[in-house]
Amino acid sequence: MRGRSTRLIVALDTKDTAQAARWRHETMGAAGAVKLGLEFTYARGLDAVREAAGDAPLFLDLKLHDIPNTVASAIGSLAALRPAMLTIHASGGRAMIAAARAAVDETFPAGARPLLLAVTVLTSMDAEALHETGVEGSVAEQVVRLGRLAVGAGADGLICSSHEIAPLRQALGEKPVLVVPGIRPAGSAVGDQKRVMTPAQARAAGADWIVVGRPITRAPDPAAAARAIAAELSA
Ligand SMILES: O=c1ccn([C@@H]2O[C@H](COP(=O)(O)O)[C@@H](O)[C@H]2O)c(=O)[nH]1
Repeated sequence: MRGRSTRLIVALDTKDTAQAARWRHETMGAAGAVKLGLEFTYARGLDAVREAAGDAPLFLDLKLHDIPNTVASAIGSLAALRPAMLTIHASGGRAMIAAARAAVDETFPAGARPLLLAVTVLTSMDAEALHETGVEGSVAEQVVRLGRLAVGAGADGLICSSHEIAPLRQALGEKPVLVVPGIRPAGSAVGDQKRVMTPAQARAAGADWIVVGRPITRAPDPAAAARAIAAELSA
């Protein structure tokens, strides 16, 4: 295990601003950041994102994927949200990632720049799903290929599953921030995720952050579920 701590991001996946704020209130402390993404943002809009996140560090997971000019312009519209992290898709290609990098640097003052994170292969995809998109080779090979491209074009870090942390570290070293969804505490429902590990396994693999949604937000007591995961990360 690397000498870095693994912190928890809670995914506030809901369309309801009050519910999102309640989950944030219940879980911050155990968690180091909250995630708001497509479900909430399409339902409530950008103004509500800041309201739901409150004072918590915001992982804004909009997974931008479009031509470079459009992605750069979209990032320019996010200044007021003061995100700590934001996401693009690595498969958008080098020019798109570089345009996103430039837009982050222009939009946000030094010291308040969000980490630019590139999604490699969604954690809901297994080898068969990846091959259906026309990609040959293993999931890990594709994650490393996209990871190299994204970091080379200016991304600060990557979204990957716990299974690809070791090959990514071997290829890219310790600097890129690795943010890892597809986390399932032992005994919890896997749902649509395919490449999963427990919080303790993700920590042992060397994740910088884990992203956990339904195992917390659908638990009878979200605060207790978040505390249990935080305890697993620091055990
Ligand atoms: O590859 C990815 C990229 C993003 N996510 C997001 O993480 C959370 C996971 O939620 P769970 O309920 O714990 O499955 C969700 O908001 C996704 O949009 C991901 O799962 N995989």
